Amino acid sequence: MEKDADGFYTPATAAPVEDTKEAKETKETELEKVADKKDAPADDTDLVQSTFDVEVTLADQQGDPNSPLYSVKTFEELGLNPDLLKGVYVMGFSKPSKIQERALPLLLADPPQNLIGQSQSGTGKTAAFVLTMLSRIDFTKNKTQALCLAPSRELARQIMSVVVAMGKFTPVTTEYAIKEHLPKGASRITAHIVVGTPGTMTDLIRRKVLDVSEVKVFVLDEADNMLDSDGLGEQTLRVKNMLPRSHPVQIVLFSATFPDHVRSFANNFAPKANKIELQKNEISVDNIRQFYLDCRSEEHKYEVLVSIYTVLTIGQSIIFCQHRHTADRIGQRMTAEGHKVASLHGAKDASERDAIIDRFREGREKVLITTNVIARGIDVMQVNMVVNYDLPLLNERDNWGNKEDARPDIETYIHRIGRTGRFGRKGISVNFVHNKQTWDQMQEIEKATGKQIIRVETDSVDVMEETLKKHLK
Ligand SMILES: Nc1ncnc2c1ncn2[C@@H]1O[C@H](COP(=O)(O)OP(=O)(O)OP(=O)(O)O)[C@@H](O)[C@H]1O
Repeated sequence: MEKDADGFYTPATAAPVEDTKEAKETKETELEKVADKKDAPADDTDLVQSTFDVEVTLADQQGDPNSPLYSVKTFEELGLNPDLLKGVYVMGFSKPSKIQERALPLLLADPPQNLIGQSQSGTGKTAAFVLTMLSRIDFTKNKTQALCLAPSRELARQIMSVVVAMGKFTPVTTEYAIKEHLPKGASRITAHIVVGTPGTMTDLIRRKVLDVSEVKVFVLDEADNMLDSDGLGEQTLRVKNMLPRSHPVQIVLFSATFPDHVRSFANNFAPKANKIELQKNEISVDNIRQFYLDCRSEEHKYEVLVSIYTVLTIGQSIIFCQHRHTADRIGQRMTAEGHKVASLHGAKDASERDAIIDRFREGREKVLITTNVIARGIDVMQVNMVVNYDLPLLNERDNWGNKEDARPDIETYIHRIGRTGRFGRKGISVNFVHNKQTWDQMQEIEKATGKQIIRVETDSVDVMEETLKKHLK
């Protein structure tokens, strides 16, 4: 198995499964998390502790038929093999979520069928596709049988940690297809499951390091992004075109969003797929409260951000900027002024990126300043606040190639705010607006998502802090 998977479900410290009592297992897993964090600095204790409280509300939500976490079934009833059931319980999952309950029977049916699945951020899509991959592997063969693509190395590493944790009681072997991971000159991958990003995956298949002749399952996480021609569409299609034609390959697409312009492409990519889709008005979860801070200028945005630093560190927070240089600039400035923050974006070295996101997962960094690189999929339970320092924008260009007044990128907004409020937890998102253009953009986001964005006064730091804090607890 991979050694450098993030390790936040470290198999070595997992408690044995003795019975299936929900309460016991939930507690066991929380204890694992505590055990995993034993080396963390003392100020992390609150973060770990708070997950105990949250589990209580979780049980309530899983019993509410209107919640995306609700299910009438148990994992036993979903047709998983006993080794995978053990993996699921060791992770502390006592009941499936709605998407898991609905998707798993379709995904595990024989003969295999394609699936396009949509469900709000943080509702458990990863487990649905990871269990599918693990269920379809023939462990007697040392051949790659499942591929999974994600838009960033951070997300690929996170998915791998779920594969490793859920497959703990199976002999599964895994390998990454991400930049600067394989030792130079590595000539052959035979791991059952390969998780990575599309460019590196294409490269490994082309160079025949990765033999895909026995691949049976092909998963795209964040599928709308992976298929979008403005995004990673071309590279993803290349991978698909290299898959075997001698036997059917089950294609599984998941995302919280499927905007109209990628829908027909998704249907062609995964022909005759079963579909699980939400109503448009259910697209974001209700447990994330949204706010905006009315700033006077770019400089005022920075001052306001600094003035709410205490709120940013109550739990953990992610601050999204439109550009890498903004993330660097505000990161450096805040650090110089004595605040502890980390910044992460695509221009940093692979090893530095890994180290930063790992520190953030461990709670050693509480404030992460970043770009859209981690807008999707990243799952850090203690993140209770997302700041849109810059609103997400579509990079629209006019016929002459000049940038026009950019329109808001609604899908990215939904994914960004979904970094908080994971699996029913409480979270807040805060948008910074500073002129007519950003105000209009925010109005468009409010209209498109159908959820109110509440104004917070910026004249008084006390009022700002009090308002935000009230919704964090
Ligand atoms: N049945 C379950 N019971 C308890 N916790 C669960 C269950 N399923 C998933 N989780 C937890 O919920 C969190 C969110 O799950 P996951 O990351 O799969 O969400 P997602 O739907 O893929 O979100 P996104 O759209 O942001 O990628 C994870 O921490 C995961 O461990």
